[in-house]
Amino acid sequence: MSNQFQHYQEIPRLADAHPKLSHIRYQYGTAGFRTLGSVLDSVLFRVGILAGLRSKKLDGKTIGVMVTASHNPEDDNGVKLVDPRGEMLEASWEAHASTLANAATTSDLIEAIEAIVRFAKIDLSKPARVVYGRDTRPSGPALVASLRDGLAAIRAEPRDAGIVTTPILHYLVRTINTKGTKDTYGDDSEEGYYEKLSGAFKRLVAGKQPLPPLIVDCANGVGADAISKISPQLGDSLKLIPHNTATSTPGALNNLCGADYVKTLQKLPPSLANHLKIGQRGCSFDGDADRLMYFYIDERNQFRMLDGDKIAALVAGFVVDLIKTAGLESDVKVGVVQTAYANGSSTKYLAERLPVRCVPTGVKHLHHAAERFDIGVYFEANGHGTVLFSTGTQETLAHHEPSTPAQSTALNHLLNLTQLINQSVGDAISDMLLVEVVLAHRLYSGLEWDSLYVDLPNRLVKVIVEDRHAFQTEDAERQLVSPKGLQGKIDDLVRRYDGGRSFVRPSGTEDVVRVYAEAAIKSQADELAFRVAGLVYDEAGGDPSSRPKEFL
Ligand SMILES: CC(=O)N[C@H]1[C@@H](OP(=O)(O)O)O[C@H](CO)[C@@H](O)[C@@H]1O
Ligand SMILES: [Mg+2]
Repeated sequence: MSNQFQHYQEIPRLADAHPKLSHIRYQYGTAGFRTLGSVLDSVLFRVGILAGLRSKKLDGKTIGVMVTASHNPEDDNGVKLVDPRGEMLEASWEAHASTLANAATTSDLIEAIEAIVRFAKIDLSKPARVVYGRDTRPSGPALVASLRDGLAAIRAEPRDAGIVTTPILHYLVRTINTKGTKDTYGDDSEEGYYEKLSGAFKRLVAGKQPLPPLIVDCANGVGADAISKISPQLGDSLKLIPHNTATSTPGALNNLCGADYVKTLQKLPPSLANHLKIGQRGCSFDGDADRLMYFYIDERNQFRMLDGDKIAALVAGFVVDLIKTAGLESDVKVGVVQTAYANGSSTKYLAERLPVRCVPTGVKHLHHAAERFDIGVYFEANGHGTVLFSTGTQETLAHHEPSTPAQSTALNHLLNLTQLINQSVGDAISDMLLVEVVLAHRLYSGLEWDSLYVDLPNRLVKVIVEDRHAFQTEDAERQLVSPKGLQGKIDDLVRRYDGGRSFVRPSGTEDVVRVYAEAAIKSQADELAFRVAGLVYDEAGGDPSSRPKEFL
């Protein structure tokens, strides 16, 4: 090691204790590193080093590390870095993460570290601080131990947040870094988070008729823990009935429950079947509690899903009305950000009322686009999203002088919303409380909320292809530019379906190509999806003998 590394003599010994598995190539993708928990030991050690370097680069600001694989099966695990404002790791550092993770030997790793230090002009004498947390997966403790070795090797000061939801880890990063400044975001503790959210919630629903109890499917994950901690603070203002709280039952995590199950299968988790009564609201979190799906059972005993698009419509409408009532319509512009997966009906409903932007899949794209609005509402259809208030808007709200009692009330509600909403990342608990606030103000049950617009039937299909990178898109992933000619064939098909829309893109998190289709009736949406899937399969040179039989 070169001279400047004289204080980091432990790196080689500790790196030797966490050797890289030679046959695996790791990639820091949309969701950080994510794969089987059993092959992540070396990755966690190296992420510890990278987090330390990132903190040094940013003058000792605290960096976050979250160990989770979200809605994935229990055997998977993963790790993501969180930047100082509680946002996702800056894109240019994703490549550094992949480089470190793939260094074959200890000496390659040291060379890679030295290269990053040179390239990013990192002053190694700066301090490094890292806060880390994990979800409830059984592989978590060992992976955290490897992470701690990485932090020790780079001499970063560690802070253990324990078992927390992903959004709480983001909250901690932001509160630690803004402590004692004018941008202070709250108390830098888990209790501070629960107090901030429950306090804002209680102020927002004060004087409103309490809503009937809400069933919460915790996906047998860390959300169960969070619900048990926030419930007492909410008291009578909102009664929560937690289900799927078996965080230590092997194999239970995300199994037949949770937000991804509900969205993907458009079904009620079987474990709730005898609990959700007609008309009653329920919601599902994913394994790390950053996604939220709502649902209810209608009069005909049918399951009705209220997904991220419905949440966006509900919340955006409420915020727009408050801005108008507060007399701020000309000062504060509200906008919505979606991806191509947003239901066409939701886009139509929203676009008739306010500006709507479509961006590529992945929270970082939505988040950045939402930052461009004074108030940006973003949700992925799968239930990940939040509302961002720009700094200017927060100042406008703080200084606005209302001229009527109605204006004053609306202004107060807006100020409380800035406290209730997690502005660094999508947050199932914060979003759930936000939805409950709107329902209480609007006097809506699930049915009235659902009636804002009628979802177009849709279908999502995965196609396994030899090389998904051969599929390239433009126009926020709505058009294929490669393979050449395929988009034209898709367009020809789509034209034959009433209300038809379909697009094809490579997944950023799985080795598949995804096909989405919607149409005016369900059988047509399915047919369109399977026809396009067939086109994609054949175009990509799929073996005719193993062509899935549902593909048309
Ligand atoms: C259709 C779909 O739901 N895609 C998901 C999924 O991305 P893919 O790139 O489609 O694999 O995982 C992402 C990370 O969790 C999430 O942001 C996104 O919405
Ligand atoms: Mg998640």
